[in-house]
Amino acid sequence: MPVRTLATPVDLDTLLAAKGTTRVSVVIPARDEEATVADVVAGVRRAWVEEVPLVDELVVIDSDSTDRTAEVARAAGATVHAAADIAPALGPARGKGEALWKSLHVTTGDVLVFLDADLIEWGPHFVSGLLGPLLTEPSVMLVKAVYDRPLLDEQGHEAESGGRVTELVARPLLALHHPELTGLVQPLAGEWAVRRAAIERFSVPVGYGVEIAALVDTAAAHGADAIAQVDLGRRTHRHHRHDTLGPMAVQVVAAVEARRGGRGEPRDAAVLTQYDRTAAGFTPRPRDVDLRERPPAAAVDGYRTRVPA
Ligand SMILES: O=c1ccn([C@@H]2O[C@H](COP(=O)(O)OP(=O)(O)O[C@H]3O[C@H](CO)[C@@H](O)[C@H](O)[C@H]3O)[C@@H](O)[C@H]2O)c(=O)[nH]1
Ligand SMILES: O=C(O)[C@H](O)COP(=O)(O)O
Repeated sequence: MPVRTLATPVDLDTLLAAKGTTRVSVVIPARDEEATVADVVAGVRRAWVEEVPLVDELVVIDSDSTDRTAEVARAAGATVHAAADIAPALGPARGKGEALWKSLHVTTGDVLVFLDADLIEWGPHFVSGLLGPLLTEPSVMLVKAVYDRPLLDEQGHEAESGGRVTELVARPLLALHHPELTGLVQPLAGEWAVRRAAIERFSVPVGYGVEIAALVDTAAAHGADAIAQVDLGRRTHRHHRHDTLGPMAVQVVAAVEARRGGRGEPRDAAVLTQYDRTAAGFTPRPRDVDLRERPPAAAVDGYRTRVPA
């Protein structure tokens, strides 16, 4: 397997020495995460801004939240940008990938660490762990988290292993089309780190295809051995209902399809139809799924003046 796995974290002194003048940005995309985002921000800030100078920039991208996400994230110590306010001339889009892509335009890190905002069990070692291979091995471009990820029931009890889209969609797709990436234990993990020099050259799906796209694009541009993974222990998060995972699955499949070349035009949208039983029988509930992709950030007018090469 070309994907390298680190079970032992790089020790802190080595990490800080290796960091040198490399700028590190932590980016947390958040849509309606007022319940958990402050804990993630405050944990990163305390450990890696106040106690140890590992993180230069701590940013939350507020992804069209309708709750108090922005307010509580700011109070916890993050710089908060609304995704919709970043480069508005590029036109509107909503989604997790959009939040990550927009972050490239308002951050200055040479290395970006992405963390989900809905984390329940996690720790600041997620950040140092992900940075280890990037700061110490110049050939590594992207680092993914690996962890146990139980599926919690409504009482918070451990039901079984989580990662439903991972098991039913991402892993089968990799088995069929990207055997070089099947060494990844958590291909959809929202906790990952990447060099700006790599991600700024990739197209980025606006939705949940962002993670699998970054893996496929990194392997295509730099080889699968430019991807490493680190064992971070255990992580729990807020679970979606299984029917809301359908649109996510469509976006993951579409991101892989779009990268297969010569298989037809990339599509901008799809309609996913699910069904509710009502008095009238089964009633279709069609959902529009956004499959658009943003162009490589480095090719966007004004990017270089905001973020010098
Ligand atoms: O439009 C959106 C949707 C989500 N998010 C944030 O993105 C993170 C992950 O979203 P979530 O809906 O919790 O995704 P998961 O069900 O946890 O999906 C997993 O699988 C996805 C598909 O690969 C990844 O994008 C996720 O990071 C990964 O955790 C959270 O902080 C969200 O607030 C946004 O910023 N904007
Ligand atoms: O990564 C995944 O497969 C999705 O986030 C769903 O995860 P869950 O089944 O643990 O909620």
